[in-house]
Amino acid sequence: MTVSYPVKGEHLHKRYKNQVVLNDVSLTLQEGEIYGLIGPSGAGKTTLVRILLGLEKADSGTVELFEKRPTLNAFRSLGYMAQSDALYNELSAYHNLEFFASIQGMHGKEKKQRIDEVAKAVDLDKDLKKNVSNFSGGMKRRLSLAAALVHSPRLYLLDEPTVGLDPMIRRKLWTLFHYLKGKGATIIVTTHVMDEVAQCDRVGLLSEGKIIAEGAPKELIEHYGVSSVEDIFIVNEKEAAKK
Ligand SMILES: Nc1ncnc2c1ncn2[C@@H]1O[C@H](COP(=O)(O)OP(=O)(O)OP(=O)(O)O)[C@@H](O)[C@H]1O
Repeated sequence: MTVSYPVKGEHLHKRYKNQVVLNDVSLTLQEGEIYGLIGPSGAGKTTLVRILLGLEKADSGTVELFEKRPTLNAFRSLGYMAQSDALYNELSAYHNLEFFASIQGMHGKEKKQRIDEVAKAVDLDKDLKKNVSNFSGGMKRRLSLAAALVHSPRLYLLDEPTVGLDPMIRRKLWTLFHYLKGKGATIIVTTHVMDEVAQCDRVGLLSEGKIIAEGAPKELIEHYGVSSVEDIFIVNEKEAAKK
């Protein structure tokens, strides 16, 4: 069955005490696209991702995953990589991956094979026996990504997956994202890194809880007559100041 909309959020509002964090955000992801959610620190990206996942409740608005209200089953078809690594430091990298594979219902030979595959994909196959407490920050990020990949989900929500990674590894991970997309997966990725923006099929620019622009990076650059997507934030600020 073809699912046309893996993620649909409509008219999402969220406030924490007096602070409006999301102000009428709507966003629909097409199957098999890489969607970049970009915006300055505090713009509401993580909050939006957590609401789309059902980890946080919006004050109003609706979320659909695979055209249904989010359920535990829908959650199982997601690969979520949070901004802070949710790993067990006292366990080896292998046992961490084993834990995440087991809670996704994998076992036996299939589980072992898949752990080897994802470890290779993030370049950690030689480090599987090491305790995570001995990992660098970048290694932990890569292990978190491997944990999000292990059950071959159809939808990935990756919150700043490449923070703290060196350019070579970053490039490698983007090759992996494109590979997953080629297999039909849909990916939403938050990022601050502008050269990653160009790798997305579409981007949404989030500023002060609103999506101020959305589209293919090249089209946006043309439409706004700017030299980079980043400049659209500046154009937007100037226009807001005029009002
Ligand atoms: N649980 C919470 N309680 C109160 N305020 C919160 C909570 N979670 C987020 N916020 C506030 O909401 C705003 C948006 O936070 P969010 O983490 O969504 O931003 P972000 O765009 O992901 O930022 P960054 O790029 O720095 O990760 C921030 O001002 C933050 O302090």
